[in-house]
Amino acid sequence: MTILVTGGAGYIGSHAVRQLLARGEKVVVVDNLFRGHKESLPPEVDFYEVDLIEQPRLEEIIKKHAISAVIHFAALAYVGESVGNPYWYYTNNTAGTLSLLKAMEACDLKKIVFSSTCATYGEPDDLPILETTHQEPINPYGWSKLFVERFLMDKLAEDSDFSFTALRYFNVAGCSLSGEVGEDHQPETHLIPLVLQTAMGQRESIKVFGTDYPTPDGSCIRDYVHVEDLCRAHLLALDTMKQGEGRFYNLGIGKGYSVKEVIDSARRVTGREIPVILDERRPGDPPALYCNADKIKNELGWVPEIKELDDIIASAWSWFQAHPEGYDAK
Ligand SMILES: NC(=O)c1ccc[n+]([C@@H]2O[C@H](COP(=O)([O-])OP(=O)(O)OC[C@H]3O[C@@H](n4cnc5c(N)ncnc54)[C@H](O)[C@@H]3O)[C@@H](O)[C@H]2O)c1
Ligand SMILES: O=c1ccn([C@@H]2O[C@H](COP(=O)(O)OP(=O)(O)O[C@H]3O[C@H](CO)[C@@H](O)[C@H](O)[C@H]3O)[C@@H](O)[C@H]2O)c(=O)[nH]1
Repeated sequence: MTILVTGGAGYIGSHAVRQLLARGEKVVVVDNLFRGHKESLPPEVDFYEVDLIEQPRLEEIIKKHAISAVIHFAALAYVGESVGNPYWYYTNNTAGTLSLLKAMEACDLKKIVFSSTCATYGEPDDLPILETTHQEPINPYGWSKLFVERFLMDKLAEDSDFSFTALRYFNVAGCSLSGEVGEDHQPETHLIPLVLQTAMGQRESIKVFGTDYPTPDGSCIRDYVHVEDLCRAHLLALDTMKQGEGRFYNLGIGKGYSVKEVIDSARRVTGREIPVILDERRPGDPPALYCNADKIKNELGWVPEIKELDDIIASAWSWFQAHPEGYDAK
């Protein structure tokens, strides 16, 4: 099969590309490199620096490589940034995805795995979150993804040959165990990389955004899933996709850790001091998000191999130590 990976030069996409290649798939990557790294891609990948909105270019690429399925990672993905620039998020994530789907339609390409997010659930009434939990995002990022979920269902209603799997990721973390690819976001806003940069002395301290949430220690709770486990779910999704079927799955470990617990774990793993500043809440952050991932376990046989937060952080720590300046240092 030849798989088109959008956003394949990004953090999660670059890990997925390695897994696809490792099992013998041909891979074509489309990425505008706004937040991706060409250096993360191995030479056997056909790479195109193209934006999702460039529908005619996408059609050319799909036809040229006889693409059989799309894994669609390309998006802007910062909750805080989306609150300050909603137009940008709806244009890039929602309109960008519609452009991709239109290009697929023009080429009779009908299979897509879509990166959705637990941010579509907003502030759920009950935890853990099930796939049936009410979805009402509290930030534009979450809405920009929920609109795509809605469109995918409408598209399926219109075309019974279409098929999609929307994976609602919880917080993706860690780096490849081989050390080949890792996490290098510019700017970095994610908790674990920032905590590790603090451990390395690149930052003076880590801010805890909000200490008065209704959680046991007052800081936000998230469900951290290792990036390689998460990527494996995409391969399972591809292998099991059925014509005329749309599926939604939560992808998380099913256990929540607070911001303070993440920092404590990083202290254990790194053996370094990690100075903390207690700060205000960050706009758009729900207090607690963690899931029940039984549906994907039961239906697709997904089994996360790395379940302990310390192990997830240790994999990131190895990569950060080997690449203190990220990909730019190469
Ligand atoms: N990291 C997480 O914890 C997390 C959690 C839930 C969902 N997600 C979703 O997973 C996907 C990947 O996230 P990531 O953390 O790897 O982010 P990332 O920023 O590292 O990767 C996204 C990639 O998409 C590219 N891109 C963005 N907009 C594009 C466009 N219009 N055209 C072409 N390329 C474009 C970027 O250059 C980047 O390489 C995103 O869809 C994100 O919403 C991530
Ligand atoms: O310096 C920091 C950075 C983050 N946080 C907190 O740490 C938690 C995790 O934040 P972050 O790592 O930025 O992840 P999220 O905002 O939860 O968003 C990520 O996880 C979402 C799913 O929860 C995805 O949809 C997004 O794409 C992805 O960026 C949140 O409570 C933040 O407020 C801090 O306290 N200090």
